[in-house]
Formats: sequence, structure tokens, C-alpha cells
Amino acid sequence: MKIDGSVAIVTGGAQGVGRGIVEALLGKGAKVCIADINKATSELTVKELAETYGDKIFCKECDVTKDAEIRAVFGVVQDKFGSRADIMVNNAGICDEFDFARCVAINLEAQIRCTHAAVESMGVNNGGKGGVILFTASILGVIPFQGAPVYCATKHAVVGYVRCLASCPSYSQCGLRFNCICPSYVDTPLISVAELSKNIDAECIDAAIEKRNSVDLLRPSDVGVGCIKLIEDDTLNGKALVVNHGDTGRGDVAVYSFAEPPTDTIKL
Ligand SMILES: NC(=O)c1ccc[n+]([C@@H]2O[C@H](COP(=O)([O-])OP(=O)(O)OC[C@H]3O[C@@H](n4cnc5c(N)ncnc54)[C@H](O)[C@@H]3O)[C@@H](O)[C@H]2O)c1
Ligand SMILES: CCCCC/C=C\C=C\[C@H](O)C/C=C\C/C=C\CCCC(=O)O
Repeated sequence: MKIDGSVAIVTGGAQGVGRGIVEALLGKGAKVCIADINKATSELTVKELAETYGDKIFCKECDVTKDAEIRAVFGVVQDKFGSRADIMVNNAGICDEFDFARCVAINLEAQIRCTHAAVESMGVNNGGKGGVILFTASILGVIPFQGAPVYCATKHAVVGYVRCLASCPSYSQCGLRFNCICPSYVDTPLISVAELSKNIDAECIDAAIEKRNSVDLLRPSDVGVGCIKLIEDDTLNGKALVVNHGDTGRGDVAVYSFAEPPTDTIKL
């Protein structure tokens, strides 16, 4: 699909990976709404980006765990840009093994809530134009990591959800595609503040910390490049695109054992 002139919503777009995706979309000519729970950071980001992109960027405070707030975003976007959304990026996420219910609520349940609202607004059966619904999963959606089993489970679930929706003919008939991006370590606060499980395997956590400290972290803009590919290429549906440095450091990458491999790898 052509991004220039399109309308996009990015949840969790105030900072980190989401901001990288927002900037990639703006750079391709999209008009973008940041839907984020953090009003102050959202407004600061909009202020910075508006210097280049003017009124093509705005924000709407939104807690993605609340249906009414999600639906309000779609309404405000239509009012502001005079057109329904063409691109929805379900990106907001946390890593908290202790408050695991919140981790599931944000990383999985909210992705489903946002998708229901997006399908309603974007589906051609409902007067929408069709488009692309993207998810920020993680490399931990396709490989295990003992330090964060709940986080890993939510990300595996997102990959499964995307594959199901993409293989459903009625969604294709509504003009909708579904893909997810699966980054390895990205340089954002999340990988510093992640609340990892301390009980499962300390050695694995130590190994992960060592790995994180030894690799060049991805930049949010690297993830943006992957998202643009997943949006622009109309043949991509139900894909889980791993973004890493070409080496996960493991020999047992589970995704390759899928019956129909859904994953492509791009080397940066
Ligand atoms: N950083 C990494 O290494 C990495 C790797 C792979 C995937 N991811 C995924 O990328 C996504 C973004 O993570 P990040 O690294 O940019 O983290 P981050 O903490 O820098 O940013 C997360 C953003 O989501 C927002 N957010 C949190 N809860 C929300 C809610 N309930 N409603 C609306 N917005 C909410 C925050 O305000 C923040 O702006 C997450 O889904 C994460 O799992 C991150
Ligand atoms: C020591 C810090 C680890 C923080 C991990 C917590 C959250 C991770 C979020 C991202 O979605 C994934 C980022 C990196 C993947 C982490 C470990 C897997 C290691 C796989 C490998 O060997 O490359």
C-alpha cells in the first residue's frame, strides 16, 4: 500500500520503538496520531516532530486497556484528518513478570481490543478503506527467554493472533492485512526497567544481560524500516518479521519449525 497521504495510529508512540515507527511513517508522508497513556511525553514528542511535519502529527491520551479510550482515538483521528485510519500499529507494551496480569492486559488483551476497534473503523464492510494492522511483537514472540516467561507468552500469543487473523478470508475481503514486527534488543527504557523473573533461571538472566551489554542495540528507526516494509508490500500478510543483527545467538530458533514459515529475517 502507498503510505504517502495515509492516516496512521500508533499506540505507545510517545517514545522508544513506537516513536521510531511514528517517525518512519511521517517520513513516508503519512499523517499520524500517537495514542499513548503518557500525555506529557506524547505532547513533547509531538512538539518536536511538528517542527518538521506540522499538523501531520498529533496525540490523543489513551490507555489501551480501556475500550472507550481506544474508540475515542478513532473518532478524533477522523475529525482531525478528515479521513479514517488506513494503518493501525499496536505497539504499546511493558515487560513486568511480577504484575503479570497487567503485562497480559497491555501486551495481549489490549492488542485484541485495539484490533476490534481498528477492524470496525478500517474494514471496507463498515465503510472504511481497508489497510494494514501491525503489531510490535518481539523476537521473544518466536524464541523462548527464561527471564520473562509471561512477557514471552504474550508475544507468542500476538504472533499466533496475527497468523489467525491473516488467514481468515473475511478479513482479506474487508481489505485488511495483519503483520507483526519482532525486534531483538532495541535501545529503549524497556530493556533497562524490565521486571524479570528472578526465580526461574538466574544463569539465563545473567547470559541475557551479558548479551544485551555486548551487542549493538537496535535503534527504534531500525524497527521503523521493518514496519514500512510490512505496510508497503501488499503480498505480506500474517508475517512475523524478525529485526536483528542477523544473529540471534541461538541454534534453536523456534519460528523456523512452523509448518509454513511466517518469518523473514532482515540484516541491518
Ligand atoms: N525495547 C526492546 O528491546 C523491544 C524489543 C522488542 C519488542 N519491543 C516491544 O516494543 C514495544 C514498545 O516498547 P519500547 O521498548 O518502546 O518501550 P518504552 O517503555 O520505551 O515505550 C512504551 C510506550 O508505551 C506506552 N504505554 C505503556 N502502557 C500503555 C497503555 N496502557 N496505554 C497506552 N500506552 C501505553 C508508554 O507510555 C510508552 O510511551 C512493546 O510492545 C515492546 O514489547 C521492545
Ligand atoms: C537483560 C535484559 C533483558 C531484557 C529482556 C526483557 C524484555 C525484552 C524485550 C524485547 O522484546 C526483546 C529484547 C531482547 C531479547 C532478549 C533476550 C533474548 C536473547 C536472545 C538472543 O540470544 O539473542
